[in-house]
Amino acid sequence: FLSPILERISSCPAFKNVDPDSIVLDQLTVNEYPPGVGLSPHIDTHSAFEDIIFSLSLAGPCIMEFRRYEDGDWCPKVESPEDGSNCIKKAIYLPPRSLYKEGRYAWHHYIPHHKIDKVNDRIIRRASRRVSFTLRKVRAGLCKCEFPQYCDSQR
Ligand SMILES: O=C(O)CCC(=O)C(=O)O
Ligand SMILES: [Fe+2]
Repeated sequence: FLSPILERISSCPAFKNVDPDSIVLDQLTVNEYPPGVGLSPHIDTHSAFEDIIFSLSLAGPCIMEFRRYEDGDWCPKVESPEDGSNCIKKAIYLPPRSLYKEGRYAWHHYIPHHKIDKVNDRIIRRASRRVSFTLRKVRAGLCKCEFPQYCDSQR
């Protein structure tokens, strides 16, 4: 099941000039989200995995939200992005059968616990469960990224 997905990733035009050894993905996490169930905010642990992460969404759609804080810490109470709040907020719609690549070293990400998402004027119903396959590369040494405020290897 995974071989064609891994082949598709490595033949992606974005990797044309990239050393193939640097994109060997050797770890898989499978998550199942029943309708309305989300994912709590987190930054993936830097010391455990390399920055490169791919996630394949299957079954139902969802919206994943991202927040970037300058000082690194999650702050549950956030004003709207328009009023000069303390973080940058982004949201990405993940339709079924979509694959996203994300460098997550500086971004908290989460899936709100909703059954209905509103995107601009569209209503998106999470009618079915979502299953995600997240592919990563296990890190061999300490993380030396440029984001010490988010990095468990450097804090
Ligand atoms: O379900 C997803 O696409 C993301 C899962 C995730 O963020 C994680 O396993 O760290
Ligand atoms: Fe994550």
